[in-house]
Amino acid sequence: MNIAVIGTGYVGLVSGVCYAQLGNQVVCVDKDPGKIGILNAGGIPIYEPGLREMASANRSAGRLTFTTDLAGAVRGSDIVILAVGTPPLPSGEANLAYIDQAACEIAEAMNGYKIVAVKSTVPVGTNERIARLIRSRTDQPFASISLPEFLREGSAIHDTLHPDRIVIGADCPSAGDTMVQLHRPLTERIVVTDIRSAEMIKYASNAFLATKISFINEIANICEKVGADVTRVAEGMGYDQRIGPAFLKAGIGYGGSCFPKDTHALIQIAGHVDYEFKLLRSVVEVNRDQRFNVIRKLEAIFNGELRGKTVAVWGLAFKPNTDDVRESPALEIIRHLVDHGAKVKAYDPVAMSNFRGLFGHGGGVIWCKDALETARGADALCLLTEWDEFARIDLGLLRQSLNRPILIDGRNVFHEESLLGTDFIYYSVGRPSLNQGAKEQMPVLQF
Ligand SMILES: NC(=O)c1ccc[n+]([C@@H]2O[C@H](COP(=O)([O-])OP(=O)(O)OC[C@H]3O[C@@H](n4cnc5c(N)ncnc54)[C@H](O)[C@@H]3O)[C@@H](O)[C@H]2O)c1
Ligand SMILES: O=c1ccn([C@@H]2O[C@H](COP(=O)(O)OP(=O)(O)O[C@H]3O[C@H](CO)[C@@H](O)[C@H](O)[C@H]3O)[C@@H](O)[C@H]2O)c(=O)[nH]1
Repeated sequence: MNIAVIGTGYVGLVSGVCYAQLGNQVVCVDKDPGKIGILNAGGIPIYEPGLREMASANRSAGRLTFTTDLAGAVRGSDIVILAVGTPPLPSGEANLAYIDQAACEIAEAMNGYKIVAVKSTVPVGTNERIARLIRSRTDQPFASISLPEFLREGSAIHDTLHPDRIVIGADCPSAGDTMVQLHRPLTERIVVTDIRSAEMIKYASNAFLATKISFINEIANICEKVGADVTRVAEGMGYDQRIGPAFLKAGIGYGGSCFPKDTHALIQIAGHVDYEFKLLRSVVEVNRDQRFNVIRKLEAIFNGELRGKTVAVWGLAFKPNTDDVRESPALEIIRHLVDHGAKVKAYDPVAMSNFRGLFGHGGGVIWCKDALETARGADALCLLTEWDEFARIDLGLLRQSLNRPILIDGRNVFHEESLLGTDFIYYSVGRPSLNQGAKEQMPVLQF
């Protein structure tokens, strides 16, 4: 099939490359000439393992091209897939300006029947709105499809080529059938439904996953106080098939371009129909607070005084294997430390420049080149993203680098056993401390 993908962010680029990998003829469009320039020069503007190689193979095979010419791409395609951003407005609602603009441009370029499929995450009713917009600008026939995307950053290619399910929202059965054919090579599990339900499936899925994370984080917070181990609790819960083991990793809370945005948007969607989504409000509130446990632990260690302390931070991306720092908990943690007079040394294997761009002022932060350099001379080390590189660190060298052996592991990367026999004072999330120093700082309830 001939496919135009509009928007080459994470979703557009990964799905464009994967549709080409399936043998389709794909043109990826972006209005940003810088991005298209990088792509046409064989580069990839995001960090995603395996994407460069797969893009390059498909370009060489003549199945994949990149352009800023939206009109030309639309004219040469049967299926147009919208994958532009829907970032949050200050109110929490999704900003649909990019969607609207792209829809108008598509309408003006149309030269015959097209399937217009929306992969961007959009509030219920948006596909109908897009259809009205297109209809108001062209007499050309088209069918609307809601095609929500469920890929995760860092494992985006695997998620796209081996999806748990494909969801297709269609009002027109023949367009629905075409989309089923397109995705059949990926999975048998294809849910074909009406457009509004498809739009809702996306928000409900993200909200549910976010709920699992906030739930386990609250359990972890209680575990810390009663001396239980949240990793064993999650394991014990996860074997129950009704619960499942996924998304029960306690930590510093979820970040990224999706969960924070989509939970807020769903609260707004409910609000518009006079429904207060109380559970989801609490999920968001728990998540906003969870990151501050790192600060609370530091404050307990330093008797409330962060001023003048040197704090090393490992990990700035919102999760490993991505350079995405949108809504990364590290942003607020580092801002708090700097604002309270701490000197911060920060490092991430791939997200440094994105983080610096978003963080803005560099005052109070020393940007380091590797993990050990970051730890050198620090009074405490906070691990905020679970990159493999940190898990594999030589603990002897780390100890030598630190001024004080205080390790706050926000992602439960280390095992207490590997630290026994060292003088590390180790704090993790929701796991009992075995070392005396940490036990004294964070006493658990005695029964
Ligand atoms: N990032 C993810 O992991 C993920 C996963 C599933 C769903 N989603 C959803 O997919 C959508 C896209 O997310 P993203 O992270 O890829 O977005 P992004 O903001 O990283 O990229 C969007 C791209 O669209 C381009 N664009 C905007 N208007 C355009 C136009 N009129 N013509 C051509 N290009 C245009 C922008 O220049 C940008 O490169 C969002 O709705 C998001 O919620 C994202
Ligand atoms: O047990 C867990 C799992 C995840 N996280 C955190 O949750 C956030 C999101 O992680 P993940 O879901 O792996 O990454 P995303 O790339 O944001 O993917 C989510 O958001 C996408 C955009 O909507 C969806 O397509 C995906 O299905 C959905 O998993 C990250 O900060 C993780 O650190 C935890 O704290 N504990």
